[in-house]
Amino acid sequence: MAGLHPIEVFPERPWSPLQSSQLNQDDVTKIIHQALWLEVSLTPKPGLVDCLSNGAHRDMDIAVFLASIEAIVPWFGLFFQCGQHSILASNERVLAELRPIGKACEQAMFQATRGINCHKGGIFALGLLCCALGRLGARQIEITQQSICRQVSAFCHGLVQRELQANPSPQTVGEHLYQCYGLSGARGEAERGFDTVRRFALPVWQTGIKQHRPLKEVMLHSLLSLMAYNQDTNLVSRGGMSGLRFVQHSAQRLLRMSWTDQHLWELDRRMIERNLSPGGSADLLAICYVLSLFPSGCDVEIKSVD
Ligand SMILES: CC(C)(COP(=O)(O)OP(=O)(O)OC[C@H]1O[C@@H](n2cnc3c(N)ncnc32)[C@H](O[C@H]2O[C@H](COP(=O)(O)OP(=O)(O)OP(=O)(O)O)[C@@H](O)[C@H]2O)[C@@H]1O)[C@@H](O)C(=O)NCCC(=O)NCCS
Ligand SMILES: Nc1ncnc2[nH]cnc12
Repeated sequence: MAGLHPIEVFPERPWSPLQSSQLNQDDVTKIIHQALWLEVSLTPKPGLVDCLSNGAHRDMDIAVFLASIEAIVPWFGLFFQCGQHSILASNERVLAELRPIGKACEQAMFQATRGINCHKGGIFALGLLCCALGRLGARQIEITQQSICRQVSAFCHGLVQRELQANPSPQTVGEHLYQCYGLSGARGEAERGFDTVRRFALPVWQTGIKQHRPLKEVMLHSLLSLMAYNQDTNLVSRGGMSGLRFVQHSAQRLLRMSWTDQHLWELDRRMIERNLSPGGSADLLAICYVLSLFPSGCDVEIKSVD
C-alpha cells in the first residue's frame, strides 16, 4: 500500500479502555482494531508480514492484511454481544453459538482477501476473548487478565478432547498435526487460558512498560518470547518439528542477548529461506496486547451455570 512506512513511533502508552462496567461494543471493536493494526505494523517481525517484508509469504503483504482487518473487526462486536447475552447459558453452549459467527467472520476475511488466510487463528482466539469480555461484564465480574483467561478456558473446556483426540477423520492442518505430533495448536492454547501468553509474553510486556521502554521494543521482545516457547502449528506445517525447533532456539538465543533490529532482519532472512512463518505467535501477540490493557487481577473462580 503506497506510503506505508515502518511504524517507528508507537503510542507511548497503550490505549486503556473504560472501566469494565462501562466497556461497550464500540470499545471492543476499537481495541481489536488497534491490536491487529499494531501487530501487522510492528517491524521487523521475523518470518511474518510487516511494513517492509512479506516474511515467508508469497500470497500476502500488508495491504492484504489491512483489508482482512477492515473486514473482520466489526465481527468482534458480535462476539462481545454473544457474551453479553450468554449470562444464563452454559460455557459449552456459548462456544457452540460462537462457532457459526466465527465461521461467518472467516468468510468475510476470505472475501476481502480473495481467499487468503490472514487471521483464521486470530479470529478464533480474539473472538473467544471478546466473548469473555461480554460475559464477564454482564455478570458484573471484574474484568482482569486472570478472569478473561479463565473464562476463555471455561468456554473451551474439553475442546481438545472433542475435536482433536476423538477425531476419526482429521480435515484441517491443525487436526492433522495433532494426529502426527500431538500438537493442540490454537485450541489447546485457548483451552489452557492462553497460558503461553501469560507465562512468557505478559511478564516481559509488563516489565517493559514499567521501565517506560518504547511500545515497539516491548512488542518485539514479547513476540520473541512467544516464538521461543509457543508450539506454533504454522511452523510445523511449513517446516516440520525441525522448523519449530529452529525458530524456538533462534528466539531463545536472541532473548539471552541485547538484540537489535539487525538481528531480527537476519532471522527474518533465515526463516524466509526455510519458509517459516510463526503466524500463531503473531496472533498471540495481539492477544497479549489486549490483555495488557486490563489489570492482572487475582485468581477469580468463574462461577459457571453448567
Ligand atoms: C479452532 C480453529 C481456528 C482451528 O483451526 P485448525 O484446525 O487449522 O487448527 P490450528 O492449526 O491449531 O490453528 C489454526 C490457526 O491458529 C493459529 N495458531 C497456530 N498455532 C497456534 C498456537 N500454538 N497458539 C495460537 N494460535 C495458533 C495459526 O493462525 C495464524 O496463522 C495463519 C497465517 O499463517 P499461514 O502459514 O499463512 O497459514 P495458512 O494460510 O494456513 O498456510 P499457507 O497456505 O499460507 O501455507 C492465520 O490463520 C493466523 O491467524 C493457525 O493457522 C478452527 O477450527 C475454527 O474453529 N475456526 C472458526 C473460528 C471460530 O470458531 N471463531 C469464533 C470464536 S470460537
Ligand atoms: N503479521 C503476520 N504475518 C503472517 N501471519 C500472520 N498471522 C497473524 N499475523 C501475521
